[in-house]
Amino acid sequence: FFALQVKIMAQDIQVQPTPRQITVKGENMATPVTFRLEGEREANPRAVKLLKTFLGDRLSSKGLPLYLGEKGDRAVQSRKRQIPEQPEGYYLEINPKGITLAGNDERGTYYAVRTFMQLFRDNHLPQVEIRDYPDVRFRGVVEGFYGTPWSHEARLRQLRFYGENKLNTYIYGPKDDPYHSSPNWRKPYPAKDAARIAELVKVANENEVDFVWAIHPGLDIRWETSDRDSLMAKFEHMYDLGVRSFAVFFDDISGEGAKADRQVELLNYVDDHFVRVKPDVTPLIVCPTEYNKDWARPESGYLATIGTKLNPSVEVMWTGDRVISEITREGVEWIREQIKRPSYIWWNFPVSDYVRDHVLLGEVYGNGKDIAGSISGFVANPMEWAEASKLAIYCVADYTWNMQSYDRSRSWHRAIRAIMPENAEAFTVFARHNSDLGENVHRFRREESVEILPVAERFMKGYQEGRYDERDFLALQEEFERVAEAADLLLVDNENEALIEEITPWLHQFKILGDAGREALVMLKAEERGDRELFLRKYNHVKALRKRSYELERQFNQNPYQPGVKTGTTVLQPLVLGIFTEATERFNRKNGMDLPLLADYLPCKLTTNVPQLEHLPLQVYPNRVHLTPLLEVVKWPAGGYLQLELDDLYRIPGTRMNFDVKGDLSWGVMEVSVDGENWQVVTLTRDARGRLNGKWEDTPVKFVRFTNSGKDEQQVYLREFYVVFS
Ligand SMILES: CNC(=O)C[C@@H]1[C@H](O)[C@H](O)[C@@H](CO)N1CCCc1ccc(F)cc1
Repeated sequence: FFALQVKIMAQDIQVQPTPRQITVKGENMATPVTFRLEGEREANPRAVKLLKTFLGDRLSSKGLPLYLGEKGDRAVQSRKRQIPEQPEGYYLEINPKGITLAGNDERGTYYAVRTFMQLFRDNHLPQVEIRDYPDVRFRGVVEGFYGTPWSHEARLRQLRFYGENKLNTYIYGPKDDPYHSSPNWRKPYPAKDAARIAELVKVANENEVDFVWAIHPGLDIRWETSDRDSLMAKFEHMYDLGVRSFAVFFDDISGEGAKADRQVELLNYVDDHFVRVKPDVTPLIVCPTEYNKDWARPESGYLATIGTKLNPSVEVMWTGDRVISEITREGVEWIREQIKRPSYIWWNFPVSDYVRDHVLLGEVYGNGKDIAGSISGFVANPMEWAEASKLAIYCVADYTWNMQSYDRSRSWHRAIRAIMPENAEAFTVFARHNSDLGENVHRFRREESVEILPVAERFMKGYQEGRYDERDFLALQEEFERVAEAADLLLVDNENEALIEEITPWLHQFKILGDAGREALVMLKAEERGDRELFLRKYNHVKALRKRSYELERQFNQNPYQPGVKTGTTVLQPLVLGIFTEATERFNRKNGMDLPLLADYLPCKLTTNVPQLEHLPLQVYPNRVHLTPLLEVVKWPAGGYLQLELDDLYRIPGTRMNFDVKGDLSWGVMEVSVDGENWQVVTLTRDARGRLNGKWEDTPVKFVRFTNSGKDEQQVYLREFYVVFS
């Protein structure tokens, strides 16, 4: 019985991330009023500071002894053999005779304090022994996305969050910071930015987080000593600001900068003459140009060069089998062979810079629990929404510390309670329906609205067949009510104002979705009862809600890639549209009416023989169709074409393409057609920014296409491509 009781008690001990081994040694004990701290002179000063701040006036020379220190320190000498020898491991013991918080190294001691703080209760302490250490050596976040870099305040909040959750790495590498990438990677930061970086380093140290500063020189680096010296000088500048961890990113580049042997020569030079000569700099990290298996070209010998020629101490990053992918045992073992070392995972989730109208608040799942042996690090690339990214980051902290015990749902629920303790219920409703990405160029998808999906499917099927279960109807009604409530509760929540500020556009959209869902269900019942007046009232209300939703789309989160605000796109939005459409069609038939259905705006079909453009989502507006820009180099083969087919004949007052190509564009031809057979060439003019503008004022057309009529493959950046019609 005692063993069972011990087991039960061990489970209800809540420590984040989940410790490796907890042994309950007896009944809970009354929390001592005061503690006598032993070992503060030798122990990790950050751990001492954290503990003393936490205990405050409960410290006294007469209290229960609390022994703090690292393996070898006098204060924890008696427990030396109990301390795990893994990096960042710690031993924690609480019993009526005293408390021991002993780290295998300085960070381990700090983590022992963090765990102690979570065990601490005002009226009791558990009698436990904990032995704990992390599965993955380097754990954390790489701020490596395209789009608005995080603010300074957001970064400070992130670093404290990492300290609380035992994450030890933050890599600074925002793609759109001009001093991280081109054109100013060679230049020192202006004074104000430099001071901010210095402050981030200080706060990172306090939270036992390595602040890694990354440089992205590949877009315009020249393989000469002048640029090598520029890079060394910049690293020296960052070192003077307190940075002790460095990275070089060679991702998303082509041409000269992408050459493996040149990259390796530079990296080894930096490793030999900077990283390894300075006493306190951690191993260099590189993000290779071939950073995923999909792009690895064995014939290029790129990865082989990295594997055989790059100093073994340099960490090599990897996003998995694809740009955006789940990390598997097979995948990490494959890359380990290629680069002759464990890979340092750069996990492209919850990054949303290729689906910017979505927020990704779902569970963290799909990564193997058996990969720890083949990786040296695991950092998540987050959304530009820093606070909203904490949901996934919290789960990554859980997963990377203790993979075997990771439980995706338990972790996600704890993350929500950690981030929104007061409105956890409302935030859970919101997060459940804002987790999938929708159609996207990487074809990476996530589950969404999992609980309500079977009810929605069963109900719609029943409704269409003329017989649905009233309990399903009521369950959907309840769900839409919860959606509307959650939106309003969160809009006025003030426990995490930075988070609410980030997601407010999505909360407004969510409220509209909840209201539209409830009203569509009322329409359904009104149509069944033949209540014309009520039906028409609700029809108009839903139409108004859809229009408001569309206006929100045009007002918030405008960016050149995926402008707008999408919510519940995978289950709830289609459900509302389905109910509305079916009820309106029945109403039209019974009453000889022709109320328009809310079909989405002009459908436009894209066909292409350019592989990278095949699944390109379109942004369709009432009078324009945009191609989703691509952040990467597009290889446009000779004869490669891209064709748009409109749903009717339209005049084309304007088309614009921006391929970011400095050279000549004579290979490109724009044509229009009425029938897809006979084509007329559109004259293209180039404006000052190198963008191609075409206009076709003549007869209305149905097809527009752009072809590489040259004889060579062209490498372009699809920055902008849209067609205006009227
Ligand atoms: C490890 N480095 C990267 O992951 C680079 C980039 C940025 O970090 C970005 O945040 C992320 C996801 O969009 N990556 C995809 C880059 C674009 C891209 C899109 C389509 C492609 F086919 C190729 C690249």
